[in-house]
Amino acid sequence: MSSEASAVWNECLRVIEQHVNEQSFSTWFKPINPVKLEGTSLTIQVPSQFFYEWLEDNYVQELKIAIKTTLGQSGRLEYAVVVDRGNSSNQPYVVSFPQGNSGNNKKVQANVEPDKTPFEMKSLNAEALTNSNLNPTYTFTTYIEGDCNRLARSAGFAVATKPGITSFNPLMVYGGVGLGKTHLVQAIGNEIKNGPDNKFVLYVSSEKFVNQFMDSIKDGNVKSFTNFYMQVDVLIIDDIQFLAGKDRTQEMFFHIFNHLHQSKKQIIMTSDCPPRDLKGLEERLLSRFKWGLTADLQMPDFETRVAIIRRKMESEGIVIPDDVVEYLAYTVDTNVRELEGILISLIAHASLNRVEISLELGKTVMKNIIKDIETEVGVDFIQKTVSEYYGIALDDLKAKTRKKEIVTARQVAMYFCKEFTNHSLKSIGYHFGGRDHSTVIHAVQTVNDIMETDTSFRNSVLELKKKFKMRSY
Ligand SMILES: Nc1ncnc2c1ncn2[C@@H]1O[C@H](COP(=O)(O)OP(=O)(O)OP(=O)(O)O)[C@@H](O)[C@H]1O
Repeated sequence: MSSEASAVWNECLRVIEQHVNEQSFSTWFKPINPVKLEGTSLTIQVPSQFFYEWLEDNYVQELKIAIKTTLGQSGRLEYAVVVDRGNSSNQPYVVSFPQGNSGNNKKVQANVEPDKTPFEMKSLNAEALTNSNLNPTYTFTTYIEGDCNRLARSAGFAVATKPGITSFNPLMVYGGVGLGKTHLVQAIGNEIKNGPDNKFVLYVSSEKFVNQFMDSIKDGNVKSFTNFYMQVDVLIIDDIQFLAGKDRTQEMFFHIFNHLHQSKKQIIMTSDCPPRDLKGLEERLLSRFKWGLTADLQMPDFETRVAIIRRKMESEGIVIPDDVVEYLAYTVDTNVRELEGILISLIAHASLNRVEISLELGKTVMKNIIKDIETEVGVDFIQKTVSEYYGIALDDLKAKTRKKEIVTARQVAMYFCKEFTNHSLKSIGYHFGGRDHSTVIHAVQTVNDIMETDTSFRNSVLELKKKFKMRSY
């Protein structure tokens, strides 16, 4: 970083500070690094593509004023974006591109790192980056590990280390929408591709595979289609359920599969359900899918969701208060894509409205996004949460059952109703199968007593308490 560039940028910051609020200033301007000054052209480095787009969409005027005030009318600004390749062994590299509206319109290629190939923003898509169709940001480093994905991830890692020669061939990863199947299988692909053996890794969606096959029939070059696929060392085929009912493509895939498998080439597949539930796929294909390893992905638990959010923030170069991160992780328990989407909406909302990212804002954004979200802790919510937590039926919680584990769960639920709702003791008792207020007093007392002597019980109550607290902010 040149000292001239620093001095100019510091001056710009002084101007910008007068035009934006404190939170926006620290979120969007502090992370910027001045890189170089050439004449009246200042190059600044921003942490991510997203960050760049945000500045251009929301702070063009502020940047323009700052640069013209500091460098005069001919002053111009260029950006360099650090592309996060998600792999600690690869240094981030810098892509430069001309500014949008914040300076004048003359196109200039900033040459921040001459040894790296600069490319235009528009070409930042997976296909343009690599012949393997792999997205370089999908790596093991960026893939957060948790109980939800441990088996699949470690099998994937084993495959990446010895493609084709472990017993995990084929490797089939399945799971619901947006749970990280594509990310994981591409991480395997990237690991192999960046390894020493110069393997030909190919990622293809099943949809694309079908279309390519159809085109090859139309164009009379099925042979070259087949030959091409038979040459790969590692074939990653996403969303295999898409082949259902497409008999000719399945037939072709069957031959390619056999050839690759016999040649000890690695095959990796994803699907939205386990092989046994794949309808419309030929039996002989399904039986081959079972030769290797089938591993599922589940929805990440709370801690893993927090780690995923933090990782995403890091890659976007954005800081969000801890309570907001926890709130998001608690409330969004559908899938990871949705979690990421809500995070981005939150950042967008804060930026567009020039307000701080706070818990209050988080709740507003969530309310708009998820219609049926329950933001208050009521008796129903407590009963549902406690019964799920202890794995007992909701009806039992409200019934007269005297089984010990049910009694304890019921007492815990009453304890929380007393703590988090405005219901009277009588009303709480009423919601638990018409018990009277003394039963509720006894429940609260019992929970307090057991918590003092039984650590694991205490921990479970505290864990539940955290859930309710997040909702009742
Ligand atoms: N364990 C994880 N760590 C980090 N990011 C994750 C993780 N799991 C999912 N993601 C992120 O969530 C988003 C959705 O993941 P991905 O596209 O891989 O899901 P998918 O299961 O392939 O979805 P679909 O069913 O729609 O094909 C991606 O941005 C991905 O990076």
